[in-house]
Amino acid sequence: MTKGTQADVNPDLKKERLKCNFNIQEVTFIIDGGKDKTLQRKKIEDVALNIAASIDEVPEECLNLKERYDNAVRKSCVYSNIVKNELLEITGLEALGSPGLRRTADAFFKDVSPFMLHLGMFVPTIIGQCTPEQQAHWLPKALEMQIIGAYAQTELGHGTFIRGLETTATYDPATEEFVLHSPTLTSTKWWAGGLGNTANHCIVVAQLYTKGQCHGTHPFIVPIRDLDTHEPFPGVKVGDVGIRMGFNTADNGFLRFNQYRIPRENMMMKNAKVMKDGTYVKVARHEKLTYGTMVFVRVTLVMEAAFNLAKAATIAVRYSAVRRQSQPKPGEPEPQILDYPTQQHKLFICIATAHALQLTGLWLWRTFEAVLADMRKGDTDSLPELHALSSCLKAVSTSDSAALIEQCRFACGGHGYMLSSNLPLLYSFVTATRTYEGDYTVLLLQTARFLVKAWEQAESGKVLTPTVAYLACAAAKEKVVWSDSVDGMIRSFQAVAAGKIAACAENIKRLTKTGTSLEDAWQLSTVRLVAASEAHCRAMICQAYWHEVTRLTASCSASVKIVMEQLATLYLVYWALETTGDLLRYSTICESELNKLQLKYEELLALIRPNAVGLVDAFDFRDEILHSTLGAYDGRVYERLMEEALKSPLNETSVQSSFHKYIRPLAKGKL
Ligand SMILES: CC(C)(COP(=O)(O)OP(=O)(O)OC[C@H]1O[C@@H](n2cnc3c(N)ncnc32)[C@H](O)[C@@H]1OP(=O)(O)O)[C@@H](O)C(=O)NCCC(=O)NCCSC(=O)CCCC(=O)O
Ligand SMILES: Cc1cc2nc3c(=O)[nH]c(=O)nc-3n(C[C@H](O)[C@H](O)[C@H](O)COP(=O)(O)OP(=O)(O)OC[C@H]3O[C@@H](n4cnc5c(N)ncnc54)[C@H](O)[C@@H]3O)c2cc1C
Repeated sequence: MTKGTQADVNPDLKKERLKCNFNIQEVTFIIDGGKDKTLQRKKIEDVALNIAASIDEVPEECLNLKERYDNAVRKSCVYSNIVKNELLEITGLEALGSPGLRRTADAFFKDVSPFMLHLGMFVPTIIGQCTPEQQAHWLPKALEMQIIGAYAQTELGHGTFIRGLETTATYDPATEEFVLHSPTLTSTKWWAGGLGNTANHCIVVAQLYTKGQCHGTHPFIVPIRDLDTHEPFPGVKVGDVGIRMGFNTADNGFLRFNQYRIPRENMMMKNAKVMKDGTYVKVARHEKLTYGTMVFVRVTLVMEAAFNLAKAATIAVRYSAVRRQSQPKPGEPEPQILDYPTQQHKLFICIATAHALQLTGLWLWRTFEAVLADMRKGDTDSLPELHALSSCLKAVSTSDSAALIEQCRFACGGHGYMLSSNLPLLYSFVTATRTYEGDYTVLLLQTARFLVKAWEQAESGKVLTPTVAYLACAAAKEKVVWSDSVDGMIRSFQAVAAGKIAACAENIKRLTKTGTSLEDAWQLSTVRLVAASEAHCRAMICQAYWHEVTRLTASCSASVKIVMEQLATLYLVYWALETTGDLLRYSTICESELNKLQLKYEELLALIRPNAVGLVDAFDFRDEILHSTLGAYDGRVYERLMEEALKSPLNETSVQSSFHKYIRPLAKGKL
């Protein structure tokens, strides 16, 4: 946080900070995952942000496309040197991809680094898909940035349906090489971040053929450019996919192969091998272990969603404390817009959702580590549950945070539309996360497969895994008795999820009994399956969020416990009101209880109001990371808007050359 002197701070923000009745630092510790994590984060921010302060002379958005790319590469090189030489010294290698380290990157890039996928997917895939010998060969080179990698799975024709990928890797035992080939236009690799102009290596997911037989998709490490000249190798055609809604400095690329050869050792062989003579050997105990990097990234995306939403909430809440508008009471001063209950309704759910996703994300991360530890011992039993869990949480967290970031922009009126508010860039970044690493609908349908099976197990009295254990009680199929206690609300959300899952299972059964194939019955039920999956996910977030708040505030000061519980209750009540129709269907809630719930919601908004600025201060974003004229700690909103406007290249001269070239001749009838 760049606090400056108190004298510089906007007087309204100053007053807000005096109103705050809880210890901000305690909340920061909870959000970061502990005091030690906060201290470490601050330490690495101090190192990295000193350098970031002077990294841009001209605002990124004022550069043309090529300049922006070159500038992003320059900054990526500076940043990766800092990570390699200084930050990892402090954190250790295990912090790669951790939220603390991740935050510092935002001080360097308003948009996305072309190196993001190198550390985000290339390195994790080497760790997850290579044998120890292969890791020893590739990992040091990748960590030292001697090679730069991308992750090329998606093709022009297929992204979701991995089994439908068309790129082939055909083994040639005569030379002990794989021949990579792109047989059609639609087989062109498309979208991989960092691939267009930056990467010299890339992980390619291709259909493996050996001894004339196809063994499905497998990952390969493929050198695509000469390390010295950076020219693409013969047989490789690579380039940029064109201008995008966001991610314009991420260097998303395309790639085609023409009978391009790589050594046998470049197949990533942890889960399956091809021997010298071409014999295919399956090593993995689970069919889908080659999808491991995607599961890892989906797990990290939940906290990424929380992080970006927290940024947007910080910007919009601080701005709403500074901004005054309208005159509801004649003769009185214009109120801060944060005093309008409708503004509180827009914004407090953003703070609560950022908490819910962050705490659920930390819990998911611990679950992921536990499953990984089991898998190292050869036990893959909990992988289906992790896949179901990470799929729906990735879908709902990215979708909610994208929608709420846009809501923050609306909450800032016209100024929210300025790029310098940083809300448009945040939105363009987060809305992509709803699609990449598995589209929203597709991932909810993956979870639905797990849920329908779990329902069948519940009906036949079998033991259920922890995240669906609630289905065992619901198998009785009676309406749950409504109560507006926290436990009561969570039980009702679970009853809604169970009721929806049961309805899907019954629909599929009904259709198959009347002669519809199972596949068609599934398709005909997908609208409700998506809804059931979302309801399950929402119930899970509510439960995990409340559980974590209770656990983490057990030893906190009373005021912190109160404010954290108010926010968590707000989250639950908000979703109860949003899903009234479902509650009427699956619980005993009635009109008078709904009215009571609405009142409770409005009371919570009023209770949270004095702490709103304190709560966003607790996210502890330094100005260098927020990049926002509207959200800086000192609230000098109007001064910053003017300062940024004056940096526009259109303000360099008072008359533009186009006036003399076009407008004047037009006026004179000479054009
Ligand atoms: C949709 C599916 C899951 C379908 O896969 P499939 O092989 O056709 O499987 P299916 O027949 O539907 O199901 C068969 C079975 O496989 C299971 N399964 C599927 N995925 C996993 C997994 N990861 N772990 C564990 N199990 C998995 C399913 O649950 C099914 O199990 P079941 O038969 O029901 O017991 C898959 O194709 C997929 O994951 N698609 C999404 C593609 C994706 O996420 N691409 C990411 C590209 S990289 C990227 O976007 C990077 C951006 C990052 C950035 O820029 O920062
Ligand atoms: C910014 C960005 C960065 C990316 N980076 C990478 C990268 O680094 N590497 C990489 O390999 N890929 C990358 N991708 C690709 C990304 O992973 C895919 O775009 C994503 O998985 C969605 O696949 P798709 O584009 O094929 O969408 P499609 O599957 O074609 O989806 C289109 C629509 O069809 C629906 N649909 C598809 N299948 C089904 C189904 N079975 N049932 C119901 N509905 C369905 C979807 O819900 C969606 O509404 C990136 C994408 C973006 C936008």
